[in-house]
Amino acid sequence: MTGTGPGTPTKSVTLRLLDKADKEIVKLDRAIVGAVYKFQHEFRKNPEAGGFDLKQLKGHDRLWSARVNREYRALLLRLAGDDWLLVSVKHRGHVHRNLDRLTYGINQVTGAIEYVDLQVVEEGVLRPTAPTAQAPPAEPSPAPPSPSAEPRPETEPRPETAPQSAADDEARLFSEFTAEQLADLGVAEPLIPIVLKLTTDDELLGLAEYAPRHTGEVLLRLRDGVPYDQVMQQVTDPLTGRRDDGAREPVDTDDWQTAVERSQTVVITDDASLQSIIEEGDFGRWKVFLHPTQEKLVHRAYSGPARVSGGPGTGKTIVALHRVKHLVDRLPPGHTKPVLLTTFNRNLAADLRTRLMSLGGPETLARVDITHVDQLATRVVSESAPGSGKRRIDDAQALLEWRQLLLETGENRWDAEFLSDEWNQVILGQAVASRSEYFRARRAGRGRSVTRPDRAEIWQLAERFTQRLEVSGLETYRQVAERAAQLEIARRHKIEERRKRQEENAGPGNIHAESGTGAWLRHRYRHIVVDEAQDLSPAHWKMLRAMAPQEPDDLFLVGDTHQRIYDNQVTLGSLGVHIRGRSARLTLSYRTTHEILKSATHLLDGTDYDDLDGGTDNLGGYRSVLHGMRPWLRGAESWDGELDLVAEQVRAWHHVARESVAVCVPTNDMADDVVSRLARRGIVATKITSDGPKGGEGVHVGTMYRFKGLEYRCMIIAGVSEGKVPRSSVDAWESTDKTRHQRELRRARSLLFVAATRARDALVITWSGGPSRFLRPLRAPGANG
Ligand SMILES: Nc1ncnc2c1ncn2[C@@H]1O[C@H](COP(=O)(O)OP(=O)(O)OP(=O)(O)O)[C@@H](O)[C@H]1O
Repeated sequence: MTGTGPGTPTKSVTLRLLDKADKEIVKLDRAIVGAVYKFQHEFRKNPEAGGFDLKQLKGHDRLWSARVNREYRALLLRLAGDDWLLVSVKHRGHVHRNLDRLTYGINQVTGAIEYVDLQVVEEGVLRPTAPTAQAPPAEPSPAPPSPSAEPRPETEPRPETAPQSAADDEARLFSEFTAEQLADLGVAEPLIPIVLKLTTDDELLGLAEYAPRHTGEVLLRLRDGVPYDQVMQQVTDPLTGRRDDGAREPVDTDDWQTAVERSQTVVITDDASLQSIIEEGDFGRWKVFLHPTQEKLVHRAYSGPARVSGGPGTGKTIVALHRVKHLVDRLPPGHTKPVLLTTFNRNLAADLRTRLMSLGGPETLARVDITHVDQLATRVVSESAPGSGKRRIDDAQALLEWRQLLLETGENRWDAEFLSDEWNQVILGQAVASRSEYFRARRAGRGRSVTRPDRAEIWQLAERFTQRLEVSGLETYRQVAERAAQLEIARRHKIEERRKRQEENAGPGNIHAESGTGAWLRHRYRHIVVDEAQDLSPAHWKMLRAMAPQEPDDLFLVGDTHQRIYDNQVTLGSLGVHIRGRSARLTLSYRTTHEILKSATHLLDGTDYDDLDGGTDNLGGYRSVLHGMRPWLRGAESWDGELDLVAEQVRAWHHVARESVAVCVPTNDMADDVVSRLARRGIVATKITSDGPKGGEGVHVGTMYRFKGLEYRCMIIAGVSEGKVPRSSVDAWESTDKTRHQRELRRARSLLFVAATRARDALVITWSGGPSRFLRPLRAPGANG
């Protein structure tokens, strides 16, 4: 030991925290949690201080106990000299009893440091944790089909030995796997005998709560009926290195130093990170414990633009935030903001700011420009032409302007939706500036075909439309984005020219290096990180691409095309954003329970989705380790009756903080109805506006669009009736424009999918009259199992 005696500070002491240790700590009494916080602060200063009474546990070469207060002791693994790992905090009466139950080591497959208190796990198995939200007023639902009852694919290995009797076998959840097979998946070895004895899902959930995270993930996946090979491929392989010949990198189970460096389940504690865990519980964990797959994406060096996709709740935003912090930590000192963090709309940008502040503090925030993408475009345009004084309008308002124009001109060959789309996607989308350019413009994927004379008519209407906006002092956000893109592209050209000139002038023997002119001209940002990438338009991408130099780590995008709710289909490659070879996918949901995920995925009903780059994406491997109640589906005779159902359900969730409960509906009027019905029942509710929840108090109520990026413990999606979801007008496209019809249906599905995946613990879906056709797959017998 390097210490010099009580009270004397030792050389740098590292105190780390093992993932899951916090789970035990936060369950202790608040006063003890406070004492742990103080303990770690003091311990880092000097572990040798007399008050800690640091003692090695009998029979354990690395395990030590230290005094937290009179009653409690911290258990610490000594990794090396003054490198300590906090693994548990226990009542002193429980520390020294039955010491054999404490096991620790380096997992021979994953290389992670693992600590298991067999007694805690066994108690967890006997007293499983209950789902956090109360069940909705019960409608009997069929028992979940046992995954093991389903036939398994051929590829799955069969157990080599059949333990126990046939009757026992049937009852045991993992009877078809051998201990070797489980160990090969990286299941913590000391737990395998217990795992092989588990007979109920509740026992399994109890075990998963305290077992090393990877063990829980593997077991729940197997229990879901995922074939062995797939679990190996999706859950274990990403954590193990592979040599060129395909064999696994061997793990040296005695090399603790390497294990510490490799192990993402171990973090260095500082006051801030421990405090965020202690004070925010599970809500604060994301700041401290990244999943190994998340961690890799955050810290990887990319040779160009990179993209992370993944289903809802898989931590894409968390990865984006950590990535921003990682990039900032690597910046040379300065006062500028070379990192841009952007997203689709204002309230999402506000949320990113709050979360980044909480992750990185003011020092990180000081180097990052956080703004939503239309605001950024507006800024660029205003810089180039200050004081234009135009009012900006969105797609919905632009559509109203088109309707008005058609009404005034008496034009009825084209409908407003078609013209608005043509203007957005083709004319603005391809920066078409003249009639002749429009004659040559590509219209692939636009569905309805148009002849040359049609194009002449449309162009004329488009010109009248722009004049109309001009005269009314209006400008659409799409126009602004397109103009901003052109301005930024022009700026990039100037930067490139200047650089070329400088290089020529700086040639050997040339002393006339350029000075002064245009020295102000630089790329706006060095790094750009984009959240909700699926909803950005081609113009946004062109603008962003031009804003950063084409260098390593320039663009980092996260998004999920299954959640696209604005009509912005893009092929990034064609816009100069080349992500090929730098794409990754997250598959583990931290937000939603397995049961809700399954239903939400059914809502998409096998529809195809793109990968932002001309290929396809899917939710293969998308999973959750959280379990809870199945979503509850319920119909009423009328909207009035449905409002009663909603109020009843909200009341039944009285034990959940009101702000953690939300009601989502298809239209604004319906949102108003819900707010007033809840008010009549004495329940405070607040509407979510474009700036987020107004006032923030009470149950949050809003239209589906407003729920993007949010999350709640309990959610009701009301009004999921045929005619409302999708809107009945959508089917009008079926006969006139099939492509458009498909697009609209896909968008409506995505909207419902986004809403359903905001729920963390409980989801209720209601309708009146007939249920939406999108609910069909959920209502099929056994669909939610
Ligand atoms: N490593 C982690 N540890 C603990 N919690 C996590 C972790 N990663 C994500 N979470 C939690 O999961 C939830 C979802 O994360 P996040 O919002 O980043 O997901 P997302 O993929 O961006 O979701 P969506 O696409 O639905 O907006 C959040 O509550 C977040 O705190």
